[in-house]
Amino acid sequence: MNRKLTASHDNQVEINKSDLRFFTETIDAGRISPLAFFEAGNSCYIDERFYWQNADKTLTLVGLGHATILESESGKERFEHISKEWDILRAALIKEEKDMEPVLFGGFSFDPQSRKDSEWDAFPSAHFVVPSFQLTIKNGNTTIAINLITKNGGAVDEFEKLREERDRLIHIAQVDEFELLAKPEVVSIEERKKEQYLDAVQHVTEKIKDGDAKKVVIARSIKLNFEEEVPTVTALHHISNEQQESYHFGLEKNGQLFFGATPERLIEISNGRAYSSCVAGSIKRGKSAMDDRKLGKELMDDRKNREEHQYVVNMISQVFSKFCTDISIPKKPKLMKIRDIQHLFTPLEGNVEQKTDIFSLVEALHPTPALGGVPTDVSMDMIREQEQMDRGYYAAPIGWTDTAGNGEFAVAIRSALLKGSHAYLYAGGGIVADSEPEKEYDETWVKFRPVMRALGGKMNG
Ligand SMILES: C=C(O[C@H]1C=CC=C(C(=O)O)[C@@H]1O)C(=O)O
Ligand SMILES: [Mg+2]
Repeated sequence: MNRKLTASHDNQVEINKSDLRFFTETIDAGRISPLAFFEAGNSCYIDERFYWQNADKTLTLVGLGHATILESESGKERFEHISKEWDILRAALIKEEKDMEPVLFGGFSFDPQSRKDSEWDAFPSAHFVVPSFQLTIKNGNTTIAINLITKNGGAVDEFEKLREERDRLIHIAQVDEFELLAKPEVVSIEERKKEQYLDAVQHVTEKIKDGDAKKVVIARSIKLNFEEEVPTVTALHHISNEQQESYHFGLEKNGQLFFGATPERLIEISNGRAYSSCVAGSIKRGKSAMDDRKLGKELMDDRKNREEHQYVVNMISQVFSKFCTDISIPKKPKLMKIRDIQHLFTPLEGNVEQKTDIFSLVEALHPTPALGGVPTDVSMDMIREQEQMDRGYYAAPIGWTDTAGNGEFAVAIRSALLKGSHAYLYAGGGIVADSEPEKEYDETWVKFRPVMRALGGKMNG
């Protein structure tokens, strides 16, 4: 017992000049449901939990408690701040061969400059955590790690307490049967600033016709009010079922949960290869298989949607040509069919140098024209001026990186902020010269669907 901690103590002088230490210890956890583990955190870790599952279901992460928090309130420099702090922590890591890589999980706000008095006041422009307890399900194997970051001695005692706590959490997760949670009761739905949204789309379309920009994504928000407070695990449970072909994420902070089911990958780095995906251009699903194919073909042939999509491909290709070699970019988009919607989809990949930091790619890619526009700076100014809301973490990068430099960030769309007995849902669409406000408005309703359904809201059609 405590072999690793004792060993590190002996090596103290060699390992690090500072007294910062980052210990990790992993055990196999057998079969354990990730949401049951999340729920076990109800005892002591409310507000200190996160949940992540990638779209192809090869990785699930649950974090309980905070070994440390990294935050930034700055604008442009926030990516670098987080990256530098993470580098310092990584350098202090002490782990044995069999231990998994500890993760840093969190997100950025869409636009630090557009801070307004809003529902997002608890979320800084970057918020990341290293969990005290990290459940990882990778390719079917479940492990639980303890992470401990310390600046002074006493780690051995502290670690022993964490081991007891870990065993207690595993016990709760295994023994307390995870019951199927009913969907919440919605008492009312408020459309926030619908008229301003329609005017904004009209205005931006005219600006684009005048040549001021080529594309601008305009979003809006609706608010759901519930009979009772909605437990965070209820929201996560239902969103995972409502739109399976997606990234599922949840991040708790100050009594709130930011969560969603997004189909859009921003960047993944895995063993020196980088992957991104352009997802932009949309049409609804058909009522029959034939109808669905017809709609899919219509989307593939539609000039307006192809234009929306191509701007994203161009931008991500440019970023990849700067950071990567051996790049692959398909010439034509494919269809991505998810439960409520079909999108145009182009996957990109390339090799990155081993030392390439995922945060520099996140910074270079955010916002892609799937959420911002073209040119980026003009479209960001138009969004600030026209949207009259704070996007908060909606449409922004959310994800993880590990101590080995691998990681993945998704674009947090199809998402909502849950605050007790209220939820704020967000959706937008790419505006180009041929856009029509009513059609864009309808498209946002389709995009609200997965979160609406997960939260018990009734949808037409
Ligand atoms: C802005 C959103 O979607 C983006 C991603 C895919 C398709 C989009 C579109 O067709 O407009 C948007 O660019 C959203 O879901 O809120
Ligand atoms: Mg669109």
